[in-house]
Amino acid sequence: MKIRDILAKNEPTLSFEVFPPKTEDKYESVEQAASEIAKLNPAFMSVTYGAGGGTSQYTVDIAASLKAKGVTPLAHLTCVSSTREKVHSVLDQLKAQGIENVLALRGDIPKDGKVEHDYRYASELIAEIKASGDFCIGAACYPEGHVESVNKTEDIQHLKEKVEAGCDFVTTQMFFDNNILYNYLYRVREKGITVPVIAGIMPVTNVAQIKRICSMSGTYLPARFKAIVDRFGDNPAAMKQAGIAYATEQIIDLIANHVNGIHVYSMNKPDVAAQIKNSLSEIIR
Ligand SMILES: NC(=O)C1=CN([C@@H]2O[C@H](COP(=O)(O)OP(=O)(O)OC[C@H]3O[C@@H](n4cnc5c(N)ncnc54)[C@H](O)[C@@H]3O)[C@@H](O)[C@H]2O)C=CC1
Ligand SMILES: Nc1nc(=O)c2c([nH]1)NC[C@@H]1CN(c3ccc(C(=O)N[C@@H](CCC(=O)O)C(=O)O)cc3)CN21
Repeated sequence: MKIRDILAKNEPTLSFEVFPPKTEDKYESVEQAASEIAKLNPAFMSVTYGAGGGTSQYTVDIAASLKAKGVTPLAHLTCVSSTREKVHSVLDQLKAQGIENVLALRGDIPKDGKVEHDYRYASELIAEIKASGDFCIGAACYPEGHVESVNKTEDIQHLKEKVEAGCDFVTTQMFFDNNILYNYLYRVREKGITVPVIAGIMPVTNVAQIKRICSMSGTYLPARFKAIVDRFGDNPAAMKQAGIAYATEQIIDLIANHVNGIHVYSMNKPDVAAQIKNSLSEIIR
């Protein structure tokens, strides 16, 4: 099923993200985690794309196995480290597996700085996917502005280019203060961007993760969140419980404010996904 058709129902939806293994020996355990999460019957599940594209086969394989389990897959595809030939080979594989949804990303610049030069921005990839078949295309957006962009106004202009290139919906970078999303939505709509915006929520379950997220994206941490980390950061079980509760509260507030699409960065953790799902059993059906 195409995600745009799922979102068009305008009802609250819960979806989860998994990341593929980096090496073959981890494939079974990732597939197992993904199928546990699939049992929660999410609206769809996204599968990230390994930096550099060396593990693109795993993205396609995990997405195909989710589809076989009856869950709508969303396969990520990044272009900064890819040649045009590689992109088309992945698109052909997705088509062959009947995978209809692609999250078109530029992708993180690899640590060694090695990039290909066929694509510079996600908008270029979106236009090409659009011309290559009947895909439903998603893209990323940044409520706090993307780390590399000059300011939020320019970042929203670039989002508009992605929508004009043909993307059907966007998912947000994680955020820990819902007011940031509400302000962003106001600005995005004011610029005439009308596609559904799915809120990306990261249940933070350990301190190492917070550091990584902040260095990845410079995400603002509200005082309320910092207090939790200060108090529970050195108690892994308590930190996990508090992180799940924080994410769940964020989701309830979002739905109360009519943000219907909720995407959880569940990081291959079925127990985290299940706790969130169960706490929302009367809120998201
Ligand atoms: N895997 C995921 O779900 C997510 C991944 N990301 C990561 O965030 C990073 C950015 O990816 P995308 O958002 O797809 O990239 P993008 O191509 O939309 O934007 C990348 C940067 O380039 C700027 N930009 C875009 N078009 C431009 C133009 N024509 N001229 C000048 N600057 C321009 C943007 O403002 C931004 O700072 C990647 O590292 C991506 O993997 C972010 C959110 C979600
Ligand atoms: N810049 C950026 N790149 C992404 O790939 C990305 C985002 N932002 N934001 C939205 C989601 C969240 N993603 C994430 C978030 C955290 C990790 C992370 O902490 N990775 C660890 C491994 C964690 C584990 O094994 O449990 C790492 O060391 O790579 C990875 C992807 C993928 N997406």
